[in-house]
Amino acid sequence: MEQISEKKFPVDAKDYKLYEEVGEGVSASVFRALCIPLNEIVAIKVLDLEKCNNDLLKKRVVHKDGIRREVQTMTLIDHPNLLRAHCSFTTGHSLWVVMPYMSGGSCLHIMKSSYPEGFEEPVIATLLREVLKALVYLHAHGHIHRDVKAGNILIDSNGSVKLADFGVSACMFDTGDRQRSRNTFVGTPCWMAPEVMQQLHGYDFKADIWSFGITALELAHGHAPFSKYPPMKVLLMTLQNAPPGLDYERDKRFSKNIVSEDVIFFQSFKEMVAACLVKDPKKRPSSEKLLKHHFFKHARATDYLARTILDGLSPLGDRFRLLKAKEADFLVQNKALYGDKEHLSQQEYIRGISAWNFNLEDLKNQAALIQDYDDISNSEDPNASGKRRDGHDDVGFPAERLPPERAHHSDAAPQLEDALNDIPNLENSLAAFPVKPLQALKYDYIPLRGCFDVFEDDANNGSPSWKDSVKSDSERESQLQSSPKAEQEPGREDVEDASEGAVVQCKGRFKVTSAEIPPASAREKELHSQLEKKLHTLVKIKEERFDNDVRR
Ligand SMILES: Nc1ncnc2c1ncn2[C@@H]1O[C@H](COP(=O)(O)OP(=O)(O)OP(=O)(O)O)[C@@H](O)[C@H]1O
Repeated sequence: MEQISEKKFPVDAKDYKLYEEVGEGVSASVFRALCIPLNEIVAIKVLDLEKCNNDLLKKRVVHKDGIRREVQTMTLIDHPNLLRAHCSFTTGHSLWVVMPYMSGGSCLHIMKSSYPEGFEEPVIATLLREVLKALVYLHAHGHIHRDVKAGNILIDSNGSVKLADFGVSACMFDTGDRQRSRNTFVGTPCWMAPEVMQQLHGYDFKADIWSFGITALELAHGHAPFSKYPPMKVLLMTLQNAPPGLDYERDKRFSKNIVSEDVIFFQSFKEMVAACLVKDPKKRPSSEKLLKHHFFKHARATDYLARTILDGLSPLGDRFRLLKAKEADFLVQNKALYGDKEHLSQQEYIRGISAWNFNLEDLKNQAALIQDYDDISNSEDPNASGKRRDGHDDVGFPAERLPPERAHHSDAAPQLEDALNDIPNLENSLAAFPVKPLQALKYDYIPLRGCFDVFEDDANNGSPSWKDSVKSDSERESQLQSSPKAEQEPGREDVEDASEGAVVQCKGRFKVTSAEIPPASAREKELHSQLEKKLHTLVKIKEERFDNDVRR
C-alpha cells in the first residue's frame, strides 16, 4: 500500500464510490469515482490481477511485476505533465490505482469523437510541447516511457496535458533482470522504434523520441502511420520502409496559403517529425534538444486547448460509451467477414476499431503489397516454403531495405553477417510479441488478409500513379525550399534528411530513396536475400505458434 499525495487519499475501496467507466486499456478499466472522505472526483484504474496473469498478457509483459513497476513509477514521478497516482491498494483480485480525473480524456478519444482527421496545427504544437516537457523530465530521471501515443496523452478540463500509462516504462539505471526487460519487446507496434523491434543492440530513451514522432503524425492525421495494418505487418513495414513523414500533397491543409505562416508551420512540423523519425537512434535529438525546435514556437498556452478541442465535447463517460457501442456494432456487422471473434479480439485493435472501414480498394492494395513479399521470397528460393515448415533454422530478417544507417556503411557485409547471427535474438523478440498478426500476413487466409482499413488516403487510393504523386510532391517541395524556413536552427545537423536521394520506390505514400538502397556487393546481396527469407519464415513460425496458443 502506498500513499504519496499531500492530501491523505484513503487506501480502502469502501471510501470510494465508482461511477461510470471512462476508459479501457489492455490491462485495465478506468472509472470516474468519488473519494468520499475528501469529496473529490478521481479516476480509478482497476486492474484485474488474475486476468493480468493470463498467458497473453504475460507475453505483453503486463504481469504483476510490470504493474508494480507502473505504480511505483506513477507514485515517484513529480512533474505537472505526468499523471501521478494519488495512491494504490489491492482489493479482492484487483489493484486500484487512484489518480487525478482528466475529464477531457485521451487525445485518441477526442480525435475519434470529434477530430477524425486530426487536430489543427497550434493544437498539435501545444499538445506535443507539453508531452515533450514530460519526456525531458522522465529522461533526465533515467526513465524511458516506452508507450508514448495519443491514447496516453490525457487532458484536463482546463486544458492541462499529462502523459499517462507507465505500464511498460523502464529505468535506464536498471540492472540484472530489470535491465533485461529493456531487451524485451514492449510497446504498441505502430509507435515502436525500429531498434525496439530489432533488438540487435538494445535501446535507450531515444526510443521515446521515435514514438513521439509517430504520435505527432497521429495527432496530425487522426491515426498513426500503418495503423490500418496488423501488428506483424507494421513490424515489417517499420523495419523495411523509409520512415513515415509529413507529405506535402497529403498534408496541404497545413499549408493552405503558400506565402503564409502555414507554410512555415508545415515546414517546421515536417522537419521536427523527420528529426524524430530517423532510424538510427543516435541521430535522433534528445528530448531536451527537441524542445528547442522552432516548431514549438507555434504552441500556445494550455487553456487554448480547453477553448478549442474540449469546447462542446460531451462528458467523457458518454463519449466512451458511444465509442464502445460503435465498436460492438462493428464486431457484429463484420463477424461474418472476419471469422470468429477471437481473430478480432486483440485489444489494441478493438480500441481503434470504431474508426475502421472496410475498403475493397485498399484490400487490393494490401494484397499487392503482400504479393511483393511473396515474390521476393519465392523468387529467391523456390524451396523456401518447404524449409519454413521445418522450423527454426530458416528464420529471417528484412534485407533489401535495411535502415539507411546500415546501408550507408561501406562495411555493410560484416554488419549483415552480424544481423544474421542475431536472428535468435530477433526470434526471441518476436516470441514476446503480444498480438496475433491478423490476416494480412496469413498466407493460408488469403481472401481475408488485409481487410482492415482506417483511412483510405493512407494507401495512395485514387492516386494516378506513385510517380505522379512523387513528382507533384517534389515540385511542391522545391517551391517550399525557396520559402522562408528555419533549416539552420540548432540541432539540424543531427537530422537525417529522409528526402535526400532520388525516389526509386514508393509503397503507399512512403518513399524509398536511393540513399537508402546500398550499392550492394555480391556478398551483401546474398546476405540480404538470406535475411529476407529468414524474416519471412520467422513471421510464419510466430503466427503458427500464436494460432496454436489460441486453439489451446
Ligand atoms: N486519469 C484518467 N482520467 C481520465 N481518463 C483516463 C485516466 N487514465 C486513463 N484514462 C482513460 O483510460 C484509458 C486506458 O487507460 P490506460 O492507458 O492507463 O490503460 P492501459 O491498460 O494501461 O492501456 P494501454 O493499452 O495503453 O496499456 C486511457 O486511454 C484513457 O482514455
